[in-house]
Amino acid sequence: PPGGIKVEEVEDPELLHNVLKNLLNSVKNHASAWPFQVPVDPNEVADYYDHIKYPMDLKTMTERFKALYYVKVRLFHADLMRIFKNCRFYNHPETEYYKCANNLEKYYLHKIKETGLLD
Ligand SMILES: COc1cccc2onc(N)c12
Repeated sequence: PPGGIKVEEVEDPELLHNVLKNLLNSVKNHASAWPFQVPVDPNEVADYYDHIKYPMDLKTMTERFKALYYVKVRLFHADLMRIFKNCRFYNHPETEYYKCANNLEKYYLHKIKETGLLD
């Protein structure tokens, strides 16, 4: 911009990979992540997939990460927010699951803001 300083947008795939690895591990290790580690089991929750059309979980995110699917922060962010949205859609606010989603989301949003990567 005229007179302003142009800040080069850094496009470093290696840097993104390492930041997302750290972020994903931090989220997976959080005390409130336990309901989200693997896909919801339809044998445990019979009607879950009648209501949730775009399921997501941290194991699936780990597989996507290893497959180098997360080439943009917004792809990673969208999958993680999907986990929270699904949980708050299916469960009532007073449930342990709903509270875990809010706790984990609060932690994640603080962490990702620290990285400055959320465009
Ligand atoms: C074990 O996780 C669950 C069990 C039952 C309902 C659920 O909604 N969202 C979840 N993560 C969930």
